[in-house]
Amino acid sequence: MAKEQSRAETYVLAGSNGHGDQQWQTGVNHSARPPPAHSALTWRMSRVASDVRQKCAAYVLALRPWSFSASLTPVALGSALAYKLDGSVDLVVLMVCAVTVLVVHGAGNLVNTYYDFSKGIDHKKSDDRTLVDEILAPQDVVMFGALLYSLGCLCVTLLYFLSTLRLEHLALIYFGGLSSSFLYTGGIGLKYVALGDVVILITFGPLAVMFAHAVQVGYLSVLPLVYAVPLALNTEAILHSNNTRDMDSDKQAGIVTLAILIGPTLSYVLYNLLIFVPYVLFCILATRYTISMALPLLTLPMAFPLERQFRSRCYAKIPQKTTKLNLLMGLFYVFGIILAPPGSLPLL
Ligand SMILES: CC(C)=CCC/C(C)=C/CC/C(C)=C/CC/C(C)=C/COP(=O)(O)OP(=O)(O)O
Ligand SMILES: Cc1cc(O)c2ccccc2c1O
Repeated sequence: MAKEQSRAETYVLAGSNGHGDQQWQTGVNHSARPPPAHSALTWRMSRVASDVRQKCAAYVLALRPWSFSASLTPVALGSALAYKLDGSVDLVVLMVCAVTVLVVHGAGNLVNTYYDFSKGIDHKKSDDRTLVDEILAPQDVVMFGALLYSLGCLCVTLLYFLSTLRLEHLALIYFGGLSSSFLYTGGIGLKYVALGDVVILITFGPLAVMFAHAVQVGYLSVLPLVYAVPLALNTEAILHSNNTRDMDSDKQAGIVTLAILIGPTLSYVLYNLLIFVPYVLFCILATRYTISMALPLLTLPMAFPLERQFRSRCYAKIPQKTTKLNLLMGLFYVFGIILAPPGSLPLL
């Protein structure tokens, strides 16, 4: 009964949003009993509308959209490399490719939510509390994940018709990405046996960049693999900082991550390598080939405070801040490639 009452209260408050119904804006629970006559229908409709809104918001949150830049920058990079080679990009192919990668990434995040919850890894203080706080039911997450994987398959079928890439090559990269996104926490659960970092390094780097490049140019090449390196290292820094922050709770849950294996001191060394090696590569590219490759160096002022925070073991906000750095560094890298004079960069 108390539960019914608080549910009714939620509906009353949510129903007042945007409906301009003054009677419902007081925040007072007029009980689950609807008001008389004409407003009964309005009340019912606003209840349904607010239910739908809340559910949609819960689904969007479960995807953890803050992390999507990590899969969009490799798509931009692969397409920029194709642009440098061919002098043009197919915008429709670019859009469908971006949706495919986003959808597979989102599905991977949902699989991660489901398995981390079933294995008791996520808790009240976790980043991802979709299931812990009962915002969605496990079955909702499973269904949504299946829906996204199906949507991904639909998108890749569309790409088959839009691109000249051979079916076996398209399937190889796509199903490589799809299996990685599932196996990260599903099946063998690569994340739980300290292999999560390798999965992230490969999928968010060479694999996604190669996918975006191949669907544009119509063939596989080593070029995107080489150019993916700085971005992949920086993206792995997001996961590594996440795993360093969660080291104690992960240990308690009985899983093994690279951060747990190497401990806090070496984790700090590794984080620095992941953050600063890309800048060394940009310096080499800028001095030996073309100055536009110095553009990502503009993000260095964001990197130094992260190093300091990691050193003082204030991990709480580092993953989100590293994600911001990753987005900006990735965008500057892409602009640097687009602005490079023809023939000035290796292999391009
Ligand atoms: C090439 C194609 C077609 C697709 C590639 C698409 C991508 C990038 C897929 C990667 C999917 C993947 C591995 C998702 C997992 C994402 C991830 C790192 C989740 C976070 O895991 P936790 O380490 O548990 O972090 P939390 O503690 O925040 O839950
Ligand atoms: C949710 C989540 C969390 C992360 O720490 C990620 C790190 C790298 C790439 C993707 C990530 C992600 O999707």
